[in-house]
This record gives sequence, structure tokens and C-alpha cells, in this order.
Amino acid sequence: MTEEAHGKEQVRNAGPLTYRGESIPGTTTDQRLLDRRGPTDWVHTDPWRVLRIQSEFVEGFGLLSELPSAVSVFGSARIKPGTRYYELGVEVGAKLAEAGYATITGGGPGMMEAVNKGAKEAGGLSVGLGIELPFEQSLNPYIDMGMTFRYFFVRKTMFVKYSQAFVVLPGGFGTLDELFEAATLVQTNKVTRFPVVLVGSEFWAGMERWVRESLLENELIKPHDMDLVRVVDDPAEVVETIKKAHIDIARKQNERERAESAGPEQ
Ligand SMILES: C/C(=C\CNc1ncnc2c1ncn2[C@@H]1O[C@H](COP(=O)(O)O)[C@@H](O)[C@H]1O)CO
Repeated sequence: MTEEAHGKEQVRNAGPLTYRGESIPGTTTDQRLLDRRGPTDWVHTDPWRVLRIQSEFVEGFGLLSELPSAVSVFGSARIKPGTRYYELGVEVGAKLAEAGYATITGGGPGMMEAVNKGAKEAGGLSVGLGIELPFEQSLNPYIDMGMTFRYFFVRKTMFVKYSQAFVVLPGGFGTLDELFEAATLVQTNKVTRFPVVLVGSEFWAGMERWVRESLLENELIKPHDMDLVRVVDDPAEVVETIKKAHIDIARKQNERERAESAGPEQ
């Protein structure tokens, strides 16, 4: 801030702003910043929340932007260690790590913990993107890099932006929300097509049947929408399915680019 007499009139430059005469505020920006007194309601207002949301995006991009090729894995928060589904999660995490993928989960207990454990113990990079919940919870202990988000939608952006595939293990409402969000993003071309792989054909059979009989038969989805999601059983198949899908996607992309550069047919 500079203040000078310009002829008789006072001038104050405050950053890019210029004030003259009567318009000069009674206090400086620093004085207002450093003054702790005054009402505090603004911390609970939407404009302030917008800044917090912005800072969450900045922190998330900062944490994840240099992540190597990664896969997001979703699954129940309630599966217990020692159960067959927990062991399935450990194996899926290990296979992804052995294939060189970083593994991203919701950072919580159950399946998320199982997958992070498998990935970490197999020497992979294990990432957890947690969410603030009304009850106390911390990131599981098998995470190399993690962040706890305030806002679900910011966290969801990170899963999509920083992974090359989604893997979905058995789970409840949270897992189904993540699965159908991924399917919708691919269906509407909001993301470049990427593989969505469900693990556990027995677990997913009921949902598959319902999607076919209620959604497809009532023409609420198109027949090719059924191909957006693949179902496998063996953890090794998860990696094979992702790799194969990536090759297919790259081939189709090349074909499209070649057709575009050849110009319109005569
Ligand atoms: C309910 C319990 C813990 C909840 N903790 C969570 N931490 C992190 N992420 C979570 C949590 N709960 C749900 N999620 C997200 O949804 C998916 C699991 O939800 P589901 O309803 O259990 O299927 C998971 O992929 C997370 O991204 C018990 O301690």
C-alpha cells in the first residue's frame, strides 16, 4: 500500500486498487486482515465453502498429479478381515501392484483396507482417499499416500481423474453409487471410455439379472450399455481385463484418428 498527497488530494494504492480523497477506506487491508474481532458467521456461508472446496481440489491435484498409472478400487466398508471377500480384496490389490498400477481406494476399513494391504505388501503404491464422516474414522494403516476429503464430489473427481480403470468388489450403497457413477460417466462420454470391472460373479449375478430384465427390457439402457461393465472372478483376470480394454480403446482411438485425417469419403 502506498499513500501520497497528489496535489491536495490524498491517494492510496492498495494492491491493484486506487482510492482518492473521501473514497480512501478508514483502515488498510492488512489492518482488516490482522484484526480478529468482528462477527464470525461468514465461516459458515457458501462463499467461504466455495473457497474450501477450491482448496480441496488444489490439495487433491497436488497429491495425485504425479501418480503413475493407477486403478481405483471400490468395495464394502463393512467386510471383516479373515473373510473370503477380504482375502479377495487383498489378492486384487496385490495383482494390481504386481502389474505396476498404483491402487486408489476410499482409504477406509473393510474391502478398502484389504485392497490397500494387498497392494502395499506386494510392493505397489497404495493410495487412500478418505471422506469425513459423522463418526470418528482414520485412514487404514496400509496407505502410502492419502488425503481425507470434506466433500464427496471433490473426492469422486479424484478417483475418476487419476485412474485408468475402476474395479468394483462386493459392497453396499456406497459401492453401488461409485459403480453407477462410473457407468454413467462412460455411457455419457463424460470420460474417455475406461474399463469398469466387477469382481465376484456370484455376488453381482442378481444385479446383472435386474439390469437386463428391468433396464434393458424396458429400453432404459441400450444393448451396448451392457458392455460398459465386465464381470470376472479371478484377481489375475482383473488385470488382464483392464489391459485388454486399454488395448481395445487405443486401437479404436487410432482408427478414429486415421479416419479423421483421411478426410470425408468421396
Ligand atoms: C461404515 C464404516 C466405515 C465407513 N467409512 C468409509 N471410509 C471411506 N470410504 C467409505 C466409507 N464408507 C463408504 N465409503 C465409500 O463407499 C464405498 C463403500 O460403501 P459401502 O456402502 O460399504 O459399500 C467405498 O468404496 C468408499 O469409497 C464402518 O466402519
